[in-house]
Amino acid sequence: GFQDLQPFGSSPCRGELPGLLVNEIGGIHGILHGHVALLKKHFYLITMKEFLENRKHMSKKVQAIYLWWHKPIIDRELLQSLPNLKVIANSGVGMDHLDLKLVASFGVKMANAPYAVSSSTADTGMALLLASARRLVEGYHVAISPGMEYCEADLLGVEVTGATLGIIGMGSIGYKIALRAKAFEMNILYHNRTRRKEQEEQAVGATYCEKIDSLLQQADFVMVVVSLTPQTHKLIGKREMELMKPTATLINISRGAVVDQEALVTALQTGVIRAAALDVTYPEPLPRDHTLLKLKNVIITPHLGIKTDKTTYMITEEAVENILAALNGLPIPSEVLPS
Ligand SMILES: O=C(O)C(=O)CO
Repeated sequence: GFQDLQPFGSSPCRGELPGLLVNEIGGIHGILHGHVALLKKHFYLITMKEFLENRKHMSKKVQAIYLWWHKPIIDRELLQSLPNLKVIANSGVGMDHLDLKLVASFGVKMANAPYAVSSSTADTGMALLLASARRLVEGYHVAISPGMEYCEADLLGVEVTGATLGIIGMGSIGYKIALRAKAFEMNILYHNRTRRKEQEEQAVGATYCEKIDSLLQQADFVMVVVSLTPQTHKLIGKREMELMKPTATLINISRGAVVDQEALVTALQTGVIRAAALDVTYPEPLPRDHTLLKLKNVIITPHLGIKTDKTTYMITEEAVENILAALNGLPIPSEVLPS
């Protein structure tokens, strides 16, 4: 379009582009510099700092918000101060940090980014599964300990090939995990609110378990991939861990609060389950003295599920697509409705 013909990004009619509020550019909670050109092509970017410095002028300009790592925080006060806000796009799939009903009550649409995140998050799930099965982190510590004889290191792991994987939550990420697990010759069970089509099940060789309990009893690896909602809060608690095999490993790449963390600590300390690999905890980060950080049979990563250069860029592309659809009154490809 017309914007593409403008040399060097900042076009003369920049002010006429719809205003997009972002927390900041760069920094811990800021959108990445590499994404700015794409955003500026379609929007007039307003950072929270600029907004707060010139609230009266800026508040009318904002038509959309792009949330990056849950920032800016969306509360009633912010929503009330943005009369022209139409849509909030989230830089990820999980929407548990947003009060969906509150946002919807302002007539503001919401979107997430399920397509962009699915491959890299599935990769993270498999990476944690493999690392835990084969004790890679413990092995790394042996390798960097001076003078440690390799044969003295007791690093017998568990076999992945032929093992049973239970996937809880068969959305776009869960399905990509199944695809990957198939290549590792795993037996795949899954539980989901709605059963997948038969062809989809067959394509990855996955068997549906209507009851989570039967999945838990059979699986050697349990991978948690559901979104956090009131229904999934502490879905995996003491009872569920006790149903699991003592040789089983729990992998969580969804949200920390889907697993009862106190129960998990006990289960890991008392051999109720073999090990856990967690990309998510509560809180994040865990306090330095948290027991989970001291157990040998736990791997923890700092919520890096989506963190690749390609995926983060695709997230911004998906957000742009969703926002433009909303501003043009078209169906929003990844609209999220309050339940
Ligand atoms: O996509 C998500 O929900 C993530 O956790 C990444 O931020």
